[in-house]
Amino acid sequence: MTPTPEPKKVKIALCQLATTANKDENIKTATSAIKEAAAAGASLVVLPEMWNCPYSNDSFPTYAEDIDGGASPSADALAAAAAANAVTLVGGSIPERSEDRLYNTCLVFSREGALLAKHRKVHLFDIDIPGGVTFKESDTLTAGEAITVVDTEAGRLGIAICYDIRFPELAQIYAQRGAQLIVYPGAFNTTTGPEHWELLQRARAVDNQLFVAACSPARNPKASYQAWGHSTVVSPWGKILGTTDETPSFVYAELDYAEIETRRRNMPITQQKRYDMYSLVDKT
Ligand SMILES: O=C(O)CCC(=O)C(=O)O
Repeated sequence: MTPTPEPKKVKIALCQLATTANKDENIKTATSAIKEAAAAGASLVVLPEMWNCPYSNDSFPTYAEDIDGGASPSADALAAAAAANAVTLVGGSIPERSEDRLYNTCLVFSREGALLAKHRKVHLFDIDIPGGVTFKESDTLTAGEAITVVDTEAGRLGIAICYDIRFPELAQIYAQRGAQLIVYPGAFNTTTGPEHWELLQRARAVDNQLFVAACSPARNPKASYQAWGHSTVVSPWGKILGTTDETPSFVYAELDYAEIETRRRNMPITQQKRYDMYSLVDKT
C-alpha cells in the first residue's frame, strides 16, 4: 500500500437512521440524510449497520441484494447520493446475496460515486446471553474472508462491522496498514450497548492511536432487536468527539489526522511492543 495520505482535517457525519420494514422508505431516508449531512459540511458520511432492513434473521434473506450482479437498488442509491453530494460515503451495511450465500456487507463510495471497497463482516454475531440478548447471524449469514483498508479523499479508512470491534487483532492490523480512522457500522443492543459500545470504541482508538467512528441505527421500539444507538466518534486519545442518544440523529465531528502523529510521537507504543515475547500475524 502507498504511504498514508498527508494529514488533514475531515468533517465526519454519522447518520443514525430510523429503519423500518419498508426498504424503499429506508433508501429515501438514507438518501436524504446523506444530503443533509453534506449540506452541514461533512465530507465523510457514514450509515449504520443493516440500514435497509430490520435487523433480524427473518429479514436478511428477503432484503438481500445481489451487488456484484448489478441488482442492488440500495447500492445504486448510495452511489448516486455520494456523487450528488460529493461526499466519501461509508454506506453502513446491507444484506448481500452472492450465489447461494448471504453476507453483511459494507460499501464505500468516492465523491464521484465510484465503488472503492466492499467489506463483508468478518466476525459473525453469534451470542447467547440468557435474559439479555440471543442472536445467531450464522443461521443466515456467511462470514467474510477479507479485511478492508481503503484510501479515500477523507483519509485511509479501515472498515469493519459491529461485532468485529470486539477483536482487537483486526484493529491492530488496520493500524499497521496505516488506517487513520476505523469505521464500524454497528448495531449493539440494550444489553451489551450500555456496557461495551463506548468502551470498545475507546479501547480500539487508544490501543492503536487512531480515530474510531461507530454508526448505529436509531432504536425502533417496535422492532424485535432493540438497537442501542449512541453513534460515536472517538479520538486517538480516547476522547469522545461526538455522540448522541438512541433517537434518529446526526453526529458531527472534526477529525484532525495530525493528532495521530502527535500521540504516537509522544507515546510510541508501537515501537515499544515486545515482539520478542508475543506476536500478531497478519495472514490475509
Ligand atoms: O457485540 C455486540 O454486543 C453486538 C454486536 C452486534 O450487534 C452485531 O454484530 O450486529
